[in-house]
Amino acid sequence: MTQTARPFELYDATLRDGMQGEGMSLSAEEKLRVALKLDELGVTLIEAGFPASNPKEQELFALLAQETWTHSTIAAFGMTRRRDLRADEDPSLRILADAFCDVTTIVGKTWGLHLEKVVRVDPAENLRLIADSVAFLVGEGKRVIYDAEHFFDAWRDDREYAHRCLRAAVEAGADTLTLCDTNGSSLPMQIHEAVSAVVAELGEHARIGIHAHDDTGCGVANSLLAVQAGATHVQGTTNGIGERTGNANLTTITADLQLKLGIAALPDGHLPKLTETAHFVDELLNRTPRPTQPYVGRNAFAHKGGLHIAGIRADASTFEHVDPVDVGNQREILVSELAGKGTVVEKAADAGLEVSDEQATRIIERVKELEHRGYHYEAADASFELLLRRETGVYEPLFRLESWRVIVEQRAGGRVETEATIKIWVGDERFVRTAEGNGPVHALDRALRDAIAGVHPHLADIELVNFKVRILDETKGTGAVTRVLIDASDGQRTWGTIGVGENLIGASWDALVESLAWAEQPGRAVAAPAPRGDAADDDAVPVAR
Ligand SMILES: CC(=O)SCCNC(=O)CCNC(=O)[C@H](O)C(C)(C)COP(=O)(O)OP(=O)(O)OC[C@H]1O[C@@H](n2cnc3c(N)ncnc32)[C@H](O)[C@@H]1OP(=O)(O)O
Ligand SMILES: CC(=O)C(=O)O
Repeated sequence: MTQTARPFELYDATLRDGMQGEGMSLSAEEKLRVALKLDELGVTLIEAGFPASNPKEQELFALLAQETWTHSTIAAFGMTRRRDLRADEDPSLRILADAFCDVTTIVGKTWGLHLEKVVRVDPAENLRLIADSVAFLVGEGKRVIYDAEHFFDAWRDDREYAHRCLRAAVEAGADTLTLCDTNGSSLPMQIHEAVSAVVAELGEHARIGIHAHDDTGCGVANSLLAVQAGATHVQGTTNGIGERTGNANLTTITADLQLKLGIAALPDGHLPKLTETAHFVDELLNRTPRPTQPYVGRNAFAHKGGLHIAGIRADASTFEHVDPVDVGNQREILVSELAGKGTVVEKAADAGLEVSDEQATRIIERVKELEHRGYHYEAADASFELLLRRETGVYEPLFRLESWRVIVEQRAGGRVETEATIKIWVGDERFVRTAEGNGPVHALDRALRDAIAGVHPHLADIELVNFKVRILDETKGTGAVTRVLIDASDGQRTWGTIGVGENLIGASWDALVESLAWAEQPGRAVAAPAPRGDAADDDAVPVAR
């Protein structure tokens, strides 16, 4: 069969090669959840693990065997037989043969350096290692994918021998030859040249695949060039996790194949599951999804420059290379000192508010002035909405402030006590409340909520989930301006507010009041997007409340 006649295969190696990345670890149950999610996305093959490696992998294979797979086929991974064992005696090949899955992938050496230094066999013996191992698994009824480790180094070192390794695998019955850029050393043109040569020589007899790593930052490009050269099987990992700098990012490759090269890599209609799948894997690994990740990052369709936003409003394709909906992502308009009137109009519409041209001009001038003083609305959408409301006359304050006071007292024995007193008015009624807390913001929050709980019972459901402080001009020491960002949540939505001032507690109070006020504004049509905390993360200093 020719390469082009073969249906395209996406091979997700997150659960095996992805786990070789520093800090990556999942329990067997978590791996099962990832596999089920990848099946839902519709990747062709899922490399579930190396069952001969450890008991956890074996437990995983027992779990996988009990599931029904709709779109994906599970592959078990292993390596060629040990040099001093027959294939049918090699315990790790036996485990592969006995695994429930019909597909096995085995890795074998191709590069002289490895033969001499790692496996310590001569080139002829290595060919026997490859042939015996493939033939054994084929004899056990498996489809065998042969991963030619360090293929591109071998190709540069000794082309003839690299080809002989591949031929040994094909002649023994391997169905797919994956050319691996194991140490990620190759560049796109080198990949293209080598893959083209292999496709020309062996493409009639086996499917040709690519397995790239990202050590030169070319993992995705290398995979795409291999496809252009005739590969129809692409290996990679979700979000590009993996050994060293990671594997080729299969999330990006999938979208590139579908949207740029017109290759149906996923079942019809499944591409919009891409963002959700990528985030699911990150969350399970306890990683913050990378905001700048192509297609699925939360910044992938975020627009900040006023001129860009004006372009987007005129026609989204001016600044969006694909429709975010196609990959399950969404557009975001960021408010900042770089914005123009169009940004204000767009954000107001999101919040169900109307602004006139004159109001939009005034609002954007105000934003620029406030950002100059240290505000950062990109990270505080809820505060921006309140600014819009104030400027358009539809802001409803929760109360009128008479005063607040915080006392921090160091007690004998080392304990620091904080007590806050607030005096506020709601209509004609005056409330005076005092509360203790484990820090000034906590105490103020408790006193404020206690005062207005009767009028605003929903505030009881709101939690402050994140509190970040950044000193904006460190050279001024204690006289510096402080920026406080608070994220609040009612369990369904999360919103961000900001306070800026020379006094840390004053800035915190402003952000706190905005958190509560945003939640109680009437007639909000659309919930504000989650806060864009990433921008402030780098310098965030955790502060005990
Ligand atoms: C390119 C890749 O990503 S391949 C996959 C890499 N992944 C992993 O290594 C994760 C799982 N690995 C493991 O659990 C272990 O390394 C095991 C179980 C596979 C092997 O463990 P050990 O037997 O203790 O060996 P070790 O890890 O030190 O590897 C070196 C041995 O493997 C042999 N070996 C390495 N590659 C191959 C191969 N492709 N075929 C046959 N033997 C091989 C070497 O000859 C050496 O054997 P020796 O100790 O008899 O000289
Ligand atoms: C097989 C594999 O993971 C590699 O060669 O990188």
